[in-house]
Amino acid sequence: MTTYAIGDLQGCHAELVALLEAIDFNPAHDRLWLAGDLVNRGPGSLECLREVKALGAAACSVLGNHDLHLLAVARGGGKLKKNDTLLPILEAPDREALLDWLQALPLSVRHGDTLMTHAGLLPQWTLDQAEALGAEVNAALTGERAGAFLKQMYGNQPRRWRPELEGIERLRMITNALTRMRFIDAEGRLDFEAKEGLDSAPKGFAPWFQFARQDDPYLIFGHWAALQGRLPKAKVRAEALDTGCVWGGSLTALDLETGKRISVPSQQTREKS
Ligand SMILES: Nc1ncnc2c1ncn2[C@@H]1O[C@H](COP(=O)(O)OP(=O)(O)OP(=O)(O)OP(=O)(O)OC[C@H]2O[C@@H](n3cnc4c(N)ncnc43)[C@H](O)[C@@H]2O)[C@@H](O)[C@H]1O
Repeated sequence: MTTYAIGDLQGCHAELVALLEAIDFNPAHDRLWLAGDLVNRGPGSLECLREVKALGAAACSVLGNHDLHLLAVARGGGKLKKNDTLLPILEAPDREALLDWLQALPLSVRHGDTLMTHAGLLPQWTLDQAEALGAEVNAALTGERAGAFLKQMYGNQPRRWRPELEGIERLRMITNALTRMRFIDAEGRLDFEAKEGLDSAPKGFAPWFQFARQDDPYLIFGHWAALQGRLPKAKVRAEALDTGCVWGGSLTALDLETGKRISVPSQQTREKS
């Protein structure tokens, strides 16, 4: 059995099919970890959702910010944005089953000291904390008041984690840290403006993986295409798996046992913004 972790699909279905072929993926024996953002910007978001859902127990995925955006549009009164490619999902006959499945996905997947989240791990959080906090958001998404949570989920406040946070502020902070984080300051304050390469860091901020931790986990994440799979000056053991397929880069699978990476080229012609 081989376990592969794959970065952001963002609707790149043809590339997913090609990658599964390239790694000779067999759902009877092998396992897939998907780092979230299954949907949006690319042309095959509906097909990606159907494909991953159909893999059943052979695949586990975490929620990314674009997946949450889809849920907010479908079930929280959110509005589609200009570059969204989510309409085929919203109009699909199997939309409710796909959305139910998506909404129940966790914000982290863990095996021993290996943790996968969409955006990474705040230096202030242990693995146990990140799992427990992610489970709070999962409970909000699967509970009776999920629609109310999705309506209030958007926003950039609060920017810094405090254990005493409560209610929607707490849930929004956890959601943002696990699905939107890139640059942070020494106190763990999140920046939401910069999303290009490392030279776009705001003054006083650095990538979350350049801050030292007390423990030594192995972190798998996606979200940050401009890293191109690299982690300069990292002070943590981590794997950046969003290799920008939707931006014309590649889709990458990491063999979690050997550390070997296998990539297929993007079939998208999208311009970088
Ligand atoms: N709680 C919450 N509060 C608020 N909003 C929430 C929310 N939860 C969900 N959302 C939602 O999140 C959604 C996404 O927010 P956005 O801000 O639109 O998306 P993002 O994930 O931050 O950026 P993007 O998808 O462009 O990232 P990527 O790294 O691929 O690309 C980034 C840039 O990198 C560039 N890039 C890609 N490859 C590159 C390369 N090789 N080299 C250099 N640059 C590259 C691209 O040109 C691009 O400009 C929104 O729709 C929002 O509604």
